[in-house]
Amino acid sequence: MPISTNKAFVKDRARCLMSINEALAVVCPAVSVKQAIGVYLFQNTLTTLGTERHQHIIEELWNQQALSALALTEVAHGSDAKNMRTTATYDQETEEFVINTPDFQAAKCWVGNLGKTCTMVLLFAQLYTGGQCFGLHAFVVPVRDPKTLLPYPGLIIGDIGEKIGLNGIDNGFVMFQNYRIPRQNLLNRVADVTKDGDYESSFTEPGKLLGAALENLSAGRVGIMQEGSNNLINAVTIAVRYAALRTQFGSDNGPEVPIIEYQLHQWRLFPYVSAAAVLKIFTTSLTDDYLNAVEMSNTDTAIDNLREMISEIHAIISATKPLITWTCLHAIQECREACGGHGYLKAARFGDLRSTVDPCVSYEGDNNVLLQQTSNWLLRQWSSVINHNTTHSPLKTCSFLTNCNEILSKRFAGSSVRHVKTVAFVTQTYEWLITYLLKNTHQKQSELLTTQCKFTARNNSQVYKAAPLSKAYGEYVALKYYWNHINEHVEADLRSILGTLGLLYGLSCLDKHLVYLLQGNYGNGSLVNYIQDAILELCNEMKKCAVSVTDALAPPDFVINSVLGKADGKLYENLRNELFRGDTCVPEILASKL
Ligand SMILES: Cc1cc2nc3c(=O)[nH]c(=O)nc-3n(C[C@H](O)[C@H](O)[C@H](O)COP(=O)(O)OP(=O)(O)OC[C@H]3O[C@@H](n4cnc5c(N)ncnc54)[C@H](O)[C@@H]3O)c2cc1C
Repeated sequence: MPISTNKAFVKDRARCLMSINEALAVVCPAVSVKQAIGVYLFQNTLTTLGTERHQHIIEELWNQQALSALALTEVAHGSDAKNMRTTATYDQETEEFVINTPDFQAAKCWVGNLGKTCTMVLLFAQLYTGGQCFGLHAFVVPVRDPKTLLPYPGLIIGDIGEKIGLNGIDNGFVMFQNYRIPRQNLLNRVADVTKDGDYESSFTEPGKLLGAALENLSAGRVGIMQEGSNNLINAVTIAVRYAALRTQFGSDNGPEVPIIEYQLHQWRLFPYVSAAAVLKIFTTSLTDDYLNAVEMSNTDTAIDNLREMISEIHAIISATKPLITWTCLHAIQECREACGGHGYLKAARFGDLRSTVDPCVSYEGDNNVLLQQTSNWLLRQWSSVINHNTTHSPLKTCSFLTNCNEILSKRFAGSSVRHVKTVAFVTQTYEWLITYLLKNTHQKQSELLTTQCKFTARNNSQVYKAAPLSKAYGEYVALKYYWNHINEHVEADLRSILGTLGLLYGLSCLDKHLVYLLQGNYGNGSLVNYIQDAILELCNEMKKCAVSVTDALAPPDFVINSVLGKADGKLYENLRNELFRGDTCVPEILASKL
């Protein structure tokens, strides 16, 4: 296992750890989460926010002498990290930080691994020195004796109890009472406190420091996106295999029809199959860009646009972590229903998948809150376009905005379904939609700002404006990466089916935004008809290859682990074996009465 902290290996190490975590997550999610927060996240944070004086802890983690946890959330504050109330006050006499939890509402909670097992936590607390508060900072805090796993005096630690799922993780809470740690336990790469209690930071604004600290969570979000796209593949594989084998009804005295033949069933499942292909390829490509940015930020030479690139990647992840986790969660429910009653069997796997994916929409950044970070970034790009006719988009995910006037003047001019079944149509329509929603969001906020403060104006321009804007941007970016990948890396004979999948995904997503296309006069009722007809045509085209597509995406049976989704096609034989594995004997007491 690579533990080197050499800067040259940052990208390779991160990729290696991500791959291990990704593989583990589809087989045993709780173990993967335990390892991710117990080792990887901590190591990542120590490498990026800590300095040489913290590197020995990484050795301890890899030598299994320590297990860590990340303690950010408090009972009364989660998304609103700035208002967290745990304090770390510098004591110049002893050269220590004294940690305190003012009351129960400030107890750190939901902390994975803390309930029973971790020996140290990465604690986020408000740093005080010389009577002044310098905002949230990260500290390494030993909490348990590694030999006995008993908590140290000065701590109240507990397990938060049974959860809806992921009970393999011991999520815990902790309260600190004048708990002392050495000054050196502050992660001091960007800010430090000297022996004499002077605060020194390379950031002038405390908000930026918090941003740098929390930016480390991006790795976790990318991990969630990888897990989400894999779980989406698992769900659609089970439902498509089942749909191909399950028959219900038939015309008059004709043979029974496999449910995959029903248009309604195709329309329920195939857009999720296409989402699985698009989002898997997107996540893999984005991970490359993310790791390149991580590597660049770890080199000593100045790199043009690096800060802008990191901001853009943050905006992309803030839109697409919600996109993937919500798509996955909704797909699991649809796939469960698509397998009827048998889908409700535990052995069908949908229950486990659902309870694993469910918290992903809340942790590592609540989805609705993350979307606001994307729209804030897009609004900054809009200001830049208005004032300087430029964008800060090195990855070119919104560089089209510099043509905003031309884009907004465009109207759909097609006259048949054929005209919407093209990559150009989907791309141009998304560019119009994003520009339209961005302009509207900016306008709405400007109007509100005449009577409301910035905070209120932002809050009152989310629904129908900023939130759909971020969602549309996330879908557009995912498709952009997908099509780039197909054009650059895929052999010609595969392009046809991948093209169909991309179009079906794009049009199915646009289907949900039709109201804005009509509202902004981009098209009329005919456009709606063309998009709907195109989706049905593409579903019909996909019918003949849906099983092959899911076979190509699917992991081995032991990973999918579903009685309904085995690759051998022996649905009823497998189901019979599963049912007969249970207690099938008639109890003696009943047998005598039969
Ligand atoms: C299984 C699991 C494991 C976890 N592990 C950890 C861990 O290891 N360490 C850790 O520190 N934390 C952990 N958490 C906590 C997690 O990070 C938080 O739940 C998450 O950050 C959201 O915060 P919250 O629960 O306080 O929700 P809140 O921030 O209170 O949000 C509640 C609701 O209000 C909405 N909302 C909030 N602000 C706004 C706004 N401005 N506008 C509109 N709507 C808004 C949100 O969208 C959300 O729906 C874990 C949580 C779970 C479920």
